[in-house]
Amino acid sequence: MHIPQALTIAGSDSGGGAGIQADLKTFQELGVYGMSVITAITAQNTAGVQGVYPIELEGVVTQLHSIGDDLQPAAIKTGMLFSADIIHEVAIAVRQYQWNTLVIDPVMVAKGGSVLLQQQAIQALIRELLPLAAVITPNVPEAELLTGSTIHTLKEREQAARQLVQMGARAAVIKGGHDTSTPQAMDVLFDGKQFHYVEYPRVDTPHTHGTGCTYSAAMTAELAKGNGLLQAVQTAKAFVHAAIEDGLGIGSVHGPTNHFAYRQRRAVR
Ligand SMILES: Nc1ncnc2c1ncn2[C@@H]1O[C@H](COP(=O)(O)OP(=O)(O)O)[C@@H](O)[C@H]1O
Ligand SMILES: Cc1ncc(COP(=O)(O)O)c(N)n1
Repeated sequence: MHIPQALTIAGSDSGGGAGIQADLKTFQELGVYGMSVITAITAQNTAGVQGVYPIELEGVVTQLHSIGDDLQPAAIKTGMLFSADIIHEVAIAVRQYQWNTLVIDPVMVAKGGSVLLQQQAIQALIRELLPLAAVITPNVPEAELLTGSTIHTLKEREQAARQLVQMGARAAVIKGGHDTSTPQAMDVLFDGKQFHYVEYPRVDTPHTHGTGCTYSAAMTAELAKGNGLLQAVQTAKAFVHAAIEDGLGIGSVHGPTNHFAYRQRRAVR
């Protein structure tokens, strides 16, 4: 039996809603064997981030080699990378092991405002990792930092997606979760040739902890199965929308999404 395999390189979220935990749950739900390289431990819950503890560089490098020397992930995603040094080592491993199907979720700041990527690491992300990306999935504030442009309109989002491809990514998805001015949560995909618009109605909920991680992990899982990018983005959007809509009501503040929802809905159909 062939089981598609995927790797996440990201931070641990003790609360289980974002980071490595969200990624592995999403891989599993979509029928993909998940592996992880942990870059940092966060002490985190639905109220916020109480602490960030980066893994020492040698520990990250050894994990990368443990995977690359033995296992063959068909798709890889990055989430919280924290420092320029970690980004540098990840870029070396991606090239060494020819991890060509790379999804970059350029995680910078947690929803509560805690820093998950050091300021000086943004340039390393742009210079070293972005040119290796099959797709990069920033939200609007992240896209603004990466491109140096302000983004308000749809035209500006399209321009930012095009710019990220000019900067070396093979494709870019600019997410619309932060734009509460429209009733639709619309994401813009530029695949290097064309724009595609993937949208679902915005859900009025405070429980969106880990949406970006879950979305990019679902995309990675679908790419690991051999699906094309547009199909992977469409399935990921359906997965994250179900996860937001059927929120679990766990914790006291910004709860996690429901990683079971997509599979449970398909089972009852
Ligand atoms: N309230 C919401 N209702 C429906 N979809 C949402 C909502 N918030 C975010 N999304 C969707 O979830 C995915 C993750 O986006 P976003 O929350 O913007 O990422 P991030 O966690 O990086 O800020 C996107 O597809 C976005 O459109
Ligand atoms: C370890 C870790 N990684 C990523 C996020 C971003 O989460 P969100 O998807 O809610 O922006 C997080 N809060 N913690």
